[in-house]
Amino acid sequence: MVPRETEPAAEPEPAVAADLFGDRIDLARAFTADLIARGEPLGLIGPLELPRIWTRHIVNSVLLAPLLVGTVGDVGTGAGLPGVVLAIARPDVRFVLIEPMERRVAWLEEQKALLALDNVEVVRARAEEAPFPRKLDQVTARAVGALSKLIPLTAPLVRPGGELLLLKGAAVEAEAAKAGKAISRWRLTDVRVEELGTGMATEATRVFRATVS
Ligand SMILES: C[S@@+](CC[C@H](N)C(=O)[O-])C[C@H]1O[C@@H](n2cnc3c(N)ncnc32)[C@H](O)[C@@H]1O
Repeated sequence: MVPRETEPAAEPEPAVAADLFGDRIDLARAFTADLIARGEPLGLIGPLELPRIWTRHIVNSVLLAPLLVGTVGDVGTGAGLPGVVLAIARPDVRFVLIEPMERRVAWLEEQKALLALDNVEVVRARAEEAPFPRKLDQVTARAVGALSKLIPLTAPLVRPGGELLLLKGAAVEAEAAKAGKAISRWRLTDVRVEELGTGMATEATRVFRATVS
């Protein structure tokens, strides 16, 4: 019989998490513990993510929190990244989590109830069909696709003068260079890449930020 491989251990909470979540840290801990316990069997995260669950996923997501205002859509929330994490950190902001997969929607609804996130609405839809054309103040997304595909999915949901805040990896500049057509088609202005988390005791992350006219 092939021996069953043991699960890699989950990353312990880094000190920076309490600074970033403030008095909402207990909710962040509860969400992360549930994601560690059930995320893999539910197909939300792979086992290799456990050793970097805080740094790569929870802290990476919450770094966007200071940039948010009004009503924010998160396209392709999946396990709750960044949408649930941001809704924990910013109870003063409304979130619409847009996710097409039934099992993921059930997980998000469960987390909304368990964490008493009154500022969250979960919508089962693809972004292309989401019922908020040009309505949202800002739209976020993480790990949903390259910018050339992601801009046409997200920009139509943003009100004139609102913003795209797309969490991206190290290849963001190359992706942006290939997304010129989408950037002009959707009349994005103030297009820039910002680094978040520099000078903090965590990995910095990058956000593609632009205003939709
Ligand atoms: C790789 S997962 C990333 C999930 C999460 N954002 C994260 O960072 O872990 C991509 C997610 O986008 C969702 N998705 C794919 N196409 C979509 C679309 N057109 N509209 C909305 N969500 C979509 C998938 O169902 C999936 O949950």
